Order: sequence, then structure tokens, then C-alpha cells
Amino acid sequence: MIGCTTWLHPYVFYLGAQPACKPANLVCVGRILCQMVPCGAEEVDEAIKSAHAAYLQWRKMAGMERARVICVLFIKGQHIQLPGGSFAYTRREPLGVCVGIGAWNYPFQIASWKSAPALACGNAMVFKPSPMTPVTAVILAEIYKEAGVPDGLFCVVQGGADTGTLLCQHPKVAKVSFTGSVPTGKKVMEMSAKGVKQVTLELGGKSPLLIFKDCELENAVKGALMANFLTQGEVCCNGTRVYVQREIMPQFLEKVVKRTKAIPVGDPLLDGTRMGALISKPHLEKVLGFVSQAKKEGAKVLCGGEPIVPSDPNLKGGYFMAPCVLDNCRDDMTCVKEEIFGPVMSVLPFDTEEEVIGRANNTTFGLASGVFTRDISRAHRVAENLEAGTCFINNYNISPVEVPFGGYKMSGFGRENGQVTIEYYSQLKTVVVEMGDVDSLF
Ligand SMILES: NC(=O)c1ccc[n+]([C@@H]2O[C@H](COP(=O)([O-])OP(=O)(O)OC[C@H]3O[C@@H](n4cnc5c(N)ncnc54)[C@H](O)[C@@H]3O)[C@@H](O)[C@H]2O)c1
Ligand SMILES: C[N+](C)(C)CCCC=O
Repeated sequence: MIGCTTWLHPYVFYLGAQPACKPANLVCVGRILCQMVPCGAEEVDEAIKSAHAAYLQWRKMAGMERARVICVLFIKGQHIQLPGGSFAYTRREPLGVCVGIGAWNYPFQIASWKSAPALACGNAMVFKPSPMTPVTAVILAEIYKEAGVPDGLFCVVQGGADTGTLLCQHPKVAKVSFTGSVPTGKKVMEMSAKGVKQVTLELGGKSPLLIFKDCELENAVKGALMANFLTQGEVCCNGTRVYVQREIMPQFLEKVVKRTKAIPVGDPLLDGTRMGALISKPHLEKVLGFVSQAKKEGAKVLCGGEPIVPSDPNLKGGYFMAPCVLDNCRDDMTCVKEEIFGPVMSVLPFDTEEEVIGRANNTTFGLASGVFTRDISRAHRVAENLEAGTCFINNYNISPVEVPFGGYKMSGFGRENGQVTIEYYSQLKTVVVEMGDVDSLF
């Protein structure tokens, strides 16, 4: 246990009572790394006020000045000509204090994807990481401080649902950017609606990956693995419904199972490791529960799906499981309908393009999708018809920061990354300029 410390400004970070554990090894399994006291109303208010005070100075700085601290994208308005030499122009202005609330699966990335554009647009941000992964957002705050971000502009508050609720309901908050599950996203949206706050929701998914018989099979197999086993399958946009055209199903399964069985599972700090432990014991049990349910509903486990103890004795007690491939799946099975958030691939056969697009879209989610084919016309036709915020053609899970990311349907709205993010962290002011006399009706 790390000793109790409270740091205020530039961020609020309370260490005290809520354990954050490491899931992988004996030295750390179940061992408490640090303890957090969830922030209550007083601390949340203090963080928001401190962010607001910093925002009042930060918003006045020119883009060039902010660019000395944080790499600022080109933020510009429009010039619109009007009759008689008059004109209007638009300015992109910051929103104020934005709140970021993060999930546990990409804790540093989520904090960065939210706070960097927020700050670049002239806002302040109060960020609440998941209580499962509370530490890396604080490291990000330290990086910002070192880069020259003014005190208070990026504050980290710790806590769970109660702290998140306080943040969403605070009257000084202009916007909430949330990453997490659909049920929590709905609550965040409801609370934000009451205060007419803008919202970005990055929610869950159950994305389809369509593999046509004319694909380059080795690439499709590699793509299916990238779509399912990256980060132990704890990835929102994973392509966990793998639709394979019937004619190539035997070859696909043989290759995918061979590669899946060869995935080195173990210590995530070693270069050769490709899969680590799941986040927690309850989450491991939940994922294994999906595999048991799939078997009951008629799926066939081709490999994995059970807890494993890696050969390294230090890893005993870690929350490891063998990556799993499920065959004989149907669209009505729980494993095909629900987000598992673990290393479980469900494989389903299809016959025609029209049929598979209908089946792929038959879900309330719409985060991502993918297609493997050599037919360029088909690739773009499928991309157009799939109801998802991203479609990967002949690859999967490629998301550089220049490229917008976000969902359709219940997977959320708003976008992170890319130039378009500016629209979600700024508001547009129109300035109308008269160059002649006022033509009054009165
Ligand atoms: N679309 C994306 O970009 C993306 C990225 C990562 C994860 N996710 C999704 O996140 C989910 C897994 O993450 P999780 O289990 O941490 O999700 P979660 O919804 O349980 O929690 C997310 C965050 O919300 C907070 N929270 C909980 N209740 C709240 C409330 N009432 N008000 C305000 N905040 C509240 C939590 O403390 C946490 O910080 C999966 O569904 C995954 O798909 C989506
Ligand atoms: C970087 N990825 C793989 C696109 C993951 C984004 C965050 C989703 O959970």
C-alpha cells in the first residue's frame, strides 16, 4: 500500500480506501497497489472550480500560445460574404469545463483522447478514470504539468458511480465525454440532458467482421485475430461476430484455430507475450460464463475458453484464460448478441452478401465493422451498407489519432480523434458585420 497523500492543484488525487489491484502475477495478484478515497461533493466542486479558474485564462490564449504547450490543430471559422459588402464570420470558441469519464480497458488512451482535444480547443477538463485503473490519468496530469499546462486546467478526481454522478450534475460543467458501457452511458446522457450539457458517448459494441471467399485468406485470418484477441479481447470495437462465407469455412477455421492456440499468454511486461491477464476475477468469471452459456446453446468450442496458469510460477493466481474460438454459432445465441469483452471469437457461416449485411446490421450496437475481400467494388458497397461508425477494409483495429473514431446506434455518438473532434469540444459563434446603413423596418 502506498501511503495516504492528497494532492490538490494541478489535479485532485486522493489515496486512501479503494483498492486498485494488478491482475497478472503472483507478486501482485490481489495485492493492493494503492488505495483511493472516492471524491465526494466537496472535492468534485473544488476540482471543477479550480478547472474553471484555469479555463478563464487558458481560453484567452491564442492557438499559437496554446500550441507551445500542447500540439494544437488548426482551429478556424468561416468568412461569409453578404449583400452590400457586409459579411459574417464564425469563430470556434471553447465550451468551458468539460468532464471526461473513462472505462478501464484503455485508461491512458481514453484520458488522452478526451483531454488533448479539449485542452487544444481552449477548455479545461476534470477527468475521472475507472476505479479499476486509477493511476495512469494522474501520470498524464504530471506530463501535462511538465509540458506547461497551467495548474488546475486538467484535474483528476477519483471514484466510481457516485463521483461520476456528481460530475455530470455539476452546474458549472459544460460537457461530458463518456467512455463505458451502454447502461451507464444512458444514465450519463439523462443527467447531462437535465443540465442541457453537450455529451459524447463512446459505448460498447458487438461488431461484425465479414470474410468473403475471394479474400486473401492468410490476411483474413490475421485480421480475425486482431479483431478478437487484441488486449485480451477487452476492446470496445472488436469484431467478435466473424461471418465467414461457407465455401472457405473449413480452411478458415483450421488456420484461425492453429494461430489462436499459438498465442503466447503470460507476463505482459515480456516482449514475446501477446496476451495478458483479464482485468479482474469477476470479469474473468463473467467471460468464462459466456463460454459455458454458448456451449449450452449449442456452440462448439474449437479451442480455449478455460482458465489457464502460465508456466512462469510468478504468474500463479493471475486472471488468465486461453483465447477461445466458438464454432456452430447462430445469430440468436447469447455469445453472438452480447458484448463479452474477453478473448472469445464467435464464428458464423453465410452464403450471400445481401444476407450477411442484413445479419450484421441486426443489432442495437454500431461501433465498428470489417470486411475482407479482393473485390474493390464489394468492399466499398459493404462499407456503405454496414451500420457502424467505422468499417475496416482488409484489416482490423487500425485507429491512428488522425482518424475519427465513434459509434452509430447504441454504441454512442460524437467522435474522438481526427480534425472533426474540434466540433465536439468547441461551440460556434456567428459574428454579423454591417458595412452600410441600417435598413430599419421601424
Ligand atoms: N466506444 C469506445 O470508445 C469504448 C472504449 C472503451 C470501452 N468501452 C466500453 O466500456 C465498457 C467497459 O468499461 P466499464 O466496465 O468501465 O464501463 P462502465 O460503464 O461500468 O464504467 C465506465 C465509467 O463510468 C463510471 N460510472 C459508473 N456509473 C456511473 C454513473 N452513474 N454516472 C457517471 N459515471 C459512472 C465508472 O466509474 C467508470 O469510470 C464496455 O462496454 C466497452 O465496450 C467503449
Ligand atoms: C485502439 N483501439 C484498438 C481502436 C481501441 C480503442 C478503444 C476501445 O476500447
